[in-house]
Amino acid sequence: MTLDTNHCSGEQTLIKQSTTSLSSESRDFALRAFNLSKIFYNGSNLFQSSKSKSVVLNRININVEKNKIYALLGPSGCGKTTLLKCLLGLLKYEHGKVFINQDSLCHKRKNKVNLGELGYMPQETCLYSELTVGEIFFYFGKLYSMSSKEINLREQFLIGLLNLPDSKHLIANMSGGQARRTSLAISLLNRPKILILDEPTVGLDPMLRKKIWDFLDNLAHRDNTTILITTHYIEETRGADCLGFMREGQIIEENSPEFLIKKCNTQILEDIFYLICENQTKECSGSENFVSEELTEYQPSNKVSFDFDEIDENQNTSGESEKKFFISFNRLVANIYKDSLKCLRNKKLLIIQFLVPIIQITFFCLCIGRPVKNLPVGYVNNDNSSFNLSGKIIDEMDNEILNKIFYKNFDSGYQDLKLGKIWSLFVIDQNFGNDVLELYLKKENFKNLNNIVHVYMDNTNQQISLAIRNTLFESLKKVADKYITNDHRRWNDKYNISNFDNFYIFKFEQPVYGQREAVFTNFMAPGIALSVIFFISVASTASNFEFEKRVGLTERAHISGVRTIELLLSQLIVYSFLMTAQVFIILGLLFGFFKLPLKGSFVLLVGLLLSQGFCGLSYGLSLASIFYGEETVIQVTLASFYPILLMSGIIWPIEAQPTWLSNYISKLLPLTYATDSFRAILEKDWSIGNEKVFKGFLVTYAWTILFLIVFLVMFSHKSKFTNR
Ligand SMILES: Nc1ncnc2c1ncn2[C@@H]1O[C@H](COP(=O)(O)OP(=O)(O)OP(=O)(O)O)[C@@H](O)[C@H]1O
Repeated sequence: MTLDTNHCSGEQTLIKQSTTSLSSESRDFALRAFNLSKIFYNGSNLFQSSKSKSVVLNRININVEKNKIYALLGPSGCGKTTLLKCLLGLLKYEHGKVFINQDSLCHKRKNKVNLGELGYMPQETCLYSELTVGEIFFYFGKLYSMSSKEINLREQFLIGLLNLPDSKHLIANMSGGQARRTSLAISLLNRPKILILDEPTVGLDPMLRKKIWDFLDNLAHRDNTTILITTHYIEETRGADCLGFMREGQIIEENSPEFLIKKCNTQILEDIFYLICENQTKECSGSENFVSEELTEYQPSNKVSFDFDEIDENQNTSGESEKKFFISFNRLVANIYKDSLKCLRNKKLLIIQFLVPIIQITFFCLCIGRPVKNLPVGYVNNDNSSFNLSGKIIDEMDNEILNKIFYKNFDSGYQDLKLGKIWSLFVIDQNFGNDVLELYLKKENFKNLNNIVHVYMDNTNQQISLAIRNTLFESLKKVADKYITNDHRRWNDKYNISNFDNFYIFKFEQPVYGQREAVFTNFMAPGIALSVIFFISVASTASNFEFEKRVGLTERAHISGVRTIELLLSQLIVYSFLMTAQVFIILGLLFGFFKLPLKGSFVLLVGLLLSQGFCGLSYGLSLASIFYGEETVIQVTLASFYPILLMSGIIWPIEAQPTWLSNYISKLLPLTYATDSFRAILEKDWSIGNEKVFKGFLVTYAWTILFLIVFLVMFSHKSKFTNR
């Protein structure tokens, strides 16, 4: 494009007049920023010692007049959205001040004044896809404390104005344009005094764009609303009262379209923008200005100086009436309504929430702790004694546990053992039976046996090795019980055996707690039940919360007045229903279906599982507040799953761990004492008064509180509801 510098130079008088007409004295500002700087730190490289900085706002000034439309224009990435977020208090800025209706934003935040006077339409549509049009109006309307009737009337009006689908239409089934219009409608719902719209007309047809601009015009000039709007369609901003051209983090021009048209002597706004950019580039590079001297002298209105005396820092223009209670019942109910609908509408997720405990507990009970069966083992019996002890021992080996395979010789059996076809090979020496009997009769030590049973093991599976060893000893015991003791009299006569009871050195009496045969399932079940409820809760809250944060839903709720504590309570309340159902599923399967013995209080177990569920919820929330992106949050959840499971003594006693680990780390984990507590209730019938049981609850609550504090601190201060 060729630029005609005379176009601008010829308008000297007009420039001066317009500049004067926009001077700060005569104007009343709704929104102002002074010297605002925003830096993003991009730590993309893990091994980079210092993070790279990018200055997105560079001591920028912006002045949005009351009841006017201010269009903020600029190339993609110049910092428009960043500026809007700083003005809304969604992003921290390094330097400068923001004033809303003469009142400092810091002051508003500090005094917890409701920022609900602001309406904000984010660049992303930011809608809950599980809700219908009517429901999303109801949700945001309730956040603004509107009555149901008011919401209804406004909804009908906005549906007509913006050509929205009917109120029963699901957001998830909307086209991109419909969703964008619905998002715009939400920002208009409570008739805010200051409306900030980030590209509201993107993707809309020209007719609808015109309709929206006409509506905005009415809103500003008839209904006294201040509008700050960004758009990529420069030509549509003709209807604005003021245009702010932004480039490289600064507003390079801020004036009315009429003034700029006259100043640059062109009707095409895009040309004007191009001209001003060119001008700025030349100014920056020190080259001669293409615009006339007069234009160079012109002081853009964004350089209007701030008169801080005008601004009373302690002044609260919003009035005392806007001070709210710490938690608003209306907003809490609105959030519970929204979270419940989200939960109920997402049928697949709901089914998964119930299926996960069913699957995990069922497979745990089916796969863990049961006796192993049908293990292939081989034997070579070379024993040719008259006292057929070897045959009796082999016969007594439990056929359910061992599948005994006879081998004619050692070599063939050993080869199968090497090939992994059998787990063990027993090779019985010649004259084994007679040897045993002889020693026994002489009351000599079995250490002196010459002929024995050689056991060759594949010892790579501890549980299988233990099962084989146990079966061998059991078979020997059975032989003693069944044959020797039964034939006691006969053999006693024949061999003069006086006492066989010295086979039995130890007698295990009825155990004080637990069953005669310790069952591994009973040992592991408490930890498994607790970890299932803990980790389902972590995963569901962490990913849901992080998703809402990432896509800007939390930001939007915040601008509508929602507080962190309300979001937190709503999540805890909605998920507690889900969790209660999960707890009953888990306990029903363990005790009802798989018949685990329950000695203690069912109510205490329900209480302990629910407490662990809440601990998991708060852990999930704290992860969502610390990390960015659902993938990262899920990865961290998974990464913490095994260490917690392994260190908490769920699978293997913590007594087996090195002392430094068990005493200083494992015992402090949220699941360790809780697992012990569960075991004590389950098998020992200990009450809450018992220290072990009490500690389980205590440590669970301590962790819950700690996680919630982390969440509240991180979410409220560090991330400030923003995506990063
Ligand atoms: N959270 C962030 N972390 C790091 N850099 C960011 C972040 N958000 C924005 N930026 C960078 O800041 C710059 C300005 O972004 P911004 O979204 O404000 O631009 P914009 O003018 O609104 O662009 P567009 O018109 O395309 O929406 C961009 O270079 C962007 O990459």
